[in-house]
Amino acid sequence: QDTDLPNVKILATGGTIAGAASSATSGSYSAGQIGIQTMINAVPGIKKLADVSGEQVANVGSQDITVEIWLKLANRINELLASDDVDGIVVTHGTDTQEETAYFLSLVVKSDKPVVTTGSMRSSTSISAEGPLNLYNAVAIASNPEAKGKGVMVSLNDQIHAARDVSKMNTTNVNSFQSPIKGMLGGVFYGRLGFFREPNTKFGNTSKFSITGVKELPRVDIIYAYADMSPDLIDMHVKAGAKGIVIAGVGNGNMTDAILKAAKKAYEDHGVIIVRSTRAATGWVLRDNEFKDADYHTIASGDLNPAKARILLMLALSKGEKLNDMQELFYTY
Ligand SMILES: NC(=O)C[C@H](N)C(=O)O
Repeated sequence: QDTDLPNVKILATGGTIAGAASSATSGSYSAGQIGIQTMINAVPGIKKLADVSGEQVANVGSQDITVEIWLKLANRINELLASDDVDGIVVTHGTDTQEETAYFLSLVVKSDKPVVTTGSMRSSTSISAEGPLNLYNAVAIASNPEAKGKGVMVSLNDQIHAARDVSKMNTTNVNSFQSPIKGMLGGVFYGRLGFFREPNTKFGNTSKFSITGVKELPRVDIIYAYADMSPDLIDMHVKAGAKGIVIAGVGNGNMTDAILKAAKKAYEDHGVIIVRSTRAATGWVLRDNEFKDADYHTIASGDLNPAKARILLMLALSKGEKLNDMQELFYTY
């Protein structure tokens, strides 16, 4: 232990960064195979950046991340960051749902110490595996005082992104993570880093959401919109127990007239809140675009993609937020 170095805890959850294959040149592999200590040992120089230690929270492909794992992870981070002995946190995570976990954490972690999620697109046994450098950079960010107060960050491929803004934009490229609307927060190059802008939504200590005592979250489903979609889809989700529904709408959060009418009915008859997001890769969904949202009790997601809008809606419903306050939430969180 080097007491002069910052103290960084690495919480591992699995993903391709912990994945392994029988061949270094095959795209087939299994995610979540190797443990955190093996991952740390594979990063040259990591111990010069910080006093690092690892903890295994889960070991799954991030397609299998659950609300239960989110709560466990967030509670552990809050516990660790409350201690003077921990200066920053790195979370290793699969890339498929990394933006969801990062956004969830950004809303419920009650500290301004740095929290950085990272992962990789190539498994640990792949030729040119990029996981070790991503982990090295993530530890460098988490131990840098400049990274304080930036909310939860996502770092892969030499870039630093704000949890709210980032999306996985490509299925296989190492340059998959991008913040298409607002751009990246900063850059990192072999551990040297700089920030270009501030994050501009609420998170951490200014967030009104907390998971203290929370054991589960209300069910919120996502419905993908398309031409001539079946008008009974909303009903099916309401009957299955959804308390909120996010529509991955066409264009600027649009959907067929029949779905819109079903949405209105779902709120009036069952109190189910409907949020309009978009299936388009990027862009705002604004209120009152091609119709008046108030006429159908719908909420516009702003620049939150469907998966992130679902997380905000789950937390808002869990806190008992009412329809009237929802639009403000979606524009500010
Ligand atoms: N690149 C990856 O990490 C993909 C993997 N399916 C995961 O999300 O765990």
